[in-house]
Amino acid sequence: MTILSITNLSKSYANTAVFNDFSLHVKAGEVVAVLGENGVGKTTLMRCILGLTAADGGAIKLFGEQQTNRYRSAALKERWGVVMQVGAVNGQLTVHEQIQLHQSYYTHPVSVDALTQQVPIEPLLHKRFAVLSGGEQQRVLFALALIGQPQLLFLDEPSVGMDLNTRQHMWQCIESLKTQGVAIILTTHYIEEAYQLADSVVLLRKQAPAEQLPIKTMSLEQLMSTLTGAHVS
Ligand SMILES: Nc1ncnc2c1ncn2[C@@H]1O[C@H](COP(=O)(O)OP(=O)(O)OP(=O)(O)O)[C@@H](O)[C@H]1O
Repeated sequence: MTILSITNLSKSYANTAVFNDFSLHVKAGEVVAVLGENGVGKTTLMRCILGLTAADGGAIKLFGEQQTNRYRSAALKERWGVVMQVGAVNGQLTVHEQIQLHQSYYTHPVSVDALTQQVPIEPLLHKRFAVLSGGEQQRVLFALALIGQPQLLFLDEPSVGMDLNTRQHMWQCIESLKTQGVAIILTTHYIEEAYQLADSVVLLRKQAPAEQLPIKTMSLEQLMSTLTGAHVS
């Protein structure tokens, strides 16, 4: 089942094109990594899909429904999870309060117990979000994105600041979501992360069309040298 279809999408800011004629199709259980150097348009792409930024042209279909404008229905939002930017969270709430708040957004949220089994945030529950370390905050943001049992998950640089163990735990969690049929779109600057998790890699480039790389037939070294040639950080 195709969860997301993007066809010939274009977006410019003040006459500067971010992407043009961009197409992407993501099926249930598929992980797609979107790579590219700083400022190439990875977050803008996510925002266009989520309806937070208006695209200039092209078509976006989510769960088979054509999106005709920026409005995304409540029913649709129930079906996706997003790792938000740190600034989008009220730092004065404890992690437990954040979870309760997010549970209230969904018809069928997971329990706190189920969530802490999925992501190791139990020791953080009674701390205020603002006092957590950067890596701990990322871990909580990842957990919050899973509360609604999403079928489509957007992860915008989810492992920034995470130590190796925490990152590897998140990778295992992503692998497990994938086997449950969750479609995942991931942006990252960690090439090993993309290589480990993704079924395909989309390389966004400045002033050149995006390229879909067949990573399952590439070695990590081949992927690195392709990306380095394209000046990816
Ligand atoms: N609201 C906006 N108004 C004008 N220009 C914008 C706006 N948002 C983003 N841009 C520009 O669009 C381009 C793409 O930005 P975007 O944040 O999507 O890049 P990115 O690939 O996610 O970067 P990074 O890897 O640094 O997170 C950048 O040149 C940025 O300055």
